[in-house]
This record gives sequence, structure tokens and C-alpha cells, in this order.
Amino acid sequence: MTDAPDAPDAAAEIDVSIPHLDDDAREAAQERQQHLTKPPGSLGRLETMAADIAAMQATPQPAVDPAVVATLAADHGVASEGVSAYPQSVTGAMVEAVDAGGAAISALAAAGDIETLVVDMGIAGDVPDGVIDAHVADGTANMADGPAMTAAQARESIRNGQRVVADHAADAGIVGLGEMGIGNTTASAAITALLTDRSVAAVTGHGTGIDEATRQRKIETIEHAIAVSEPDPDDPLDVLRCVGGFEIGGLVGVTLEAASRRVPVVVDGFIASAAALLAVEIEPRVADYLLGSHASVEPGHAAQLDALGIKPCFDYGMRLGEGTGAALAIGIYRAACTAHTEMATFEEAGIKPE
Ligand SMILES: O=C(O)c1ccc[n+]([C@@H]2O[C@H](COP(=O)([O-])O)[C@@H](O)[C@H]2O)c1
Ligand SMILES: Cc1cc2nc[nH]c2cc1C
Repeated sequence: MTDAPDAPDAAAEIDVSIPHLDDDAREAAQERQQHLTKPPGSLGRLETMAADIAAMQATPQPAVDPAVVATLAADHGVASEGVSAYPQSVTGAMVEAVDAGGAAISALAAAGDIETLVVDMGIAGDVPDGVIDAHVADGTANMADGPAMTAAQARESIRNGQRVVADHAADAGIVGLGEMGIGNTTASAAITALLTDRSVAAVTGHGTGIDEATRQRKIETIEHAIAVSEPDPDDPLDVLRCVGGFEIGGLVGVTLEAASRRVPVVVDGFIASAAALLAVEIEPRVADYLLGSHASVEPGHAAQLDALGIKPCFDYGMRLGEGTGAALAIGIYRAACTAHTEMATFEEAGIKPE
């Protein structure tokens, strides 16, 4: 097979096989819940979460540990269009902060007993030693001038993300999607408009904190980029090639690989959800392994979650990325599994409910 840069092949090129959910494990989990020391259904969504994870993991005793959040970072050529409140150099600087343990995700992961993986998918500049190398190139090309990457790079980014899970999170009980990349809400809005059939304006927000005039320029930049490259909305690899990012492709790979290993995937905010949309386009069964975290401030997030068929656990007005929403949500999923496995049954507690 040749790597024709301008004509990516069908999504079938990505090697992935997703197991069916285990309905027997779900039923066994639901049966156990009927016997736990509580009125049936009284733990609400916590009960659904535990049963869902049981079906994903194919066990009536679901567990999230060891829990991992993977924060994938890359630079974006479109940052030169002035679409972010921050310069491109902040991507690399924040990766150093994550590596040094001083970022928000470092603190929230530590608070939640979660392992963090920091991954270079395409940072332009020096990268500290502790960062996992999955580098595709020194940032994408500016999507306003033409495709953000070649078809070969789109595939490479996905494969590198798959490898991150295979090499560093093969034993994970749950994986959270995190990212860092100045300009990546522009890429994510473009992907979201194409995959959810919404207008660019409807799914383009303020990202790191741009003003309304800059948001209008961001909208025009995305519309121009789509007109220039004409991505095929039915071909996720072509969408990634034309308007994506290397960390977004990497998160597609993380999602596909985790799901193929029956590892539940906790989606984070706007960028992680754009990656999840692409992963589901590549292999629809991936949707079975997705779990919600928070509701991002970004206006396109609701449309993404709707298309993915997942509900957020909470709405705290967050818009940071890094996997911070996923890290908080993992605590909820852990609590759901712990209640499910650790609570006594009525029989064990010597209580006769009837
Ligand atoms: O996760 C979100 O919903 C989210 C919303 C807005 C911004 N971000 C983060 O901010 C950066 C992208 O914002 P921008 O304005 O540079 O496109 C990137 O590093 C993301 O992690 C993340
Ligand atoms: C400081 C900073 C931290 C971030 N973390 C994720 N995206 C970010 C963007 C900025 C600007």
C-alpha cells in the first residue's frame, strides 16, 4: 500500500478490533446490586457506571486501578493566525510544567491517585527527558494555507497513540484523555463542525480566553481552512489530515487501543471529545467504551457529547484541558466501582429487607 499524501485511504487502514461489551458481566453486576444494603437503584448513576464498566471489563467486579491520564501535547501551525490568547511557545512550556509536577493535571492526578503520562506528539522545541516520545513533526502546518498534515502523518499520529497505550498503559483499569496544544480548540472546532454537521460559528468558542473579535477571526480562519482543503466529512483520516493536530490523532489512537483492550476511556473536554468523535467514525464500537467527565465551557462540547452518546458527570465551568476533567471524573468512577465491590449484601449484613 502506498502513502499517497493527498488521498488518505479508508479508515479501515487503522488496525483495530473492538470486543463486544460483555452482557453477562453487566447482568451479574446488576444482580449483585439488587442484594447490596440499599434500596434498589438508590445509588442512581453510580450503579449504572459500575454496571457499564463491568460490561466493558468483562467482569462482575469492575475496578479502575491502576488509573492513568495520558496528556498528549503538540503544536499547531494555525496558532500563527492569532486564534489563541497565548503564543505557541506555551505548549512546550506547559509540558515542562506537567513534567515537573507543577501543572493542574499533576495536582489533580496526585489528589486522585492517578498515574500521568506526558507525551510529545509534535512539540516544536526542546522536550524534557521524562516525556514519552511519540513525536510526529515539529507542529502541524497552518491549516489556513492548506492541509495541517500529510495522510502519512495522520496515520502515524494515530499509530503512535495506540503505541502509547500498548507500551505504557497496558495494565490500566481506566484511561483518561488529556491534551495540551496552543491553537487546538481551532482544530477541534473544525473537526466538530465537520463531524456533527453544525455551523463553524455554533461550535467555536473562546478557548484559552480570546475576546469576541478574535473569536470571529477564529471562525473565519476555520471556514477558510475547510474551503481550502475540502476535507471529506465521511472520512475521519481526511478530516484529521486537513484540520487536525498530532495530539488529536494521538488521542484517537489512545482511544482505539484502550477500547480494544477493554479499558474504559474517560473523555475530557472539547479537544479530547473531538478526538473521540474521530475514533468513533473510524470504529463505531469504540463508543461502547467511552465515559463522560465534565461539561466544558466550550459551546461545541454539548454537540460532541450528544453525538458520542455520553453524559457529563458534572459541570464546574472548566475549560483547561490537560485531562483535568477526566482526572476528577475517575474519582467518581472509582467510587462507583468501590461501592459496587465493597458494600455488604443484605445477606452478609444479616438484614432481612422483606
Ligand atoms: O478541554 C477543554 O474543553 C478546553 C477548552 C479551552 C482550552 N483548552 C486548552 O487550551 C488550549 C487550547 O486553547 P486555544 O485558545 O489555544 O485554542 C489547549 O492547551 C487546551 O488544553 C481546553
Ligand atoms: C497556561 C496554560 C495552561 C494550559 N493547560 C492546558 N492548556 C493550557 C493553556 C495555557 C495558556
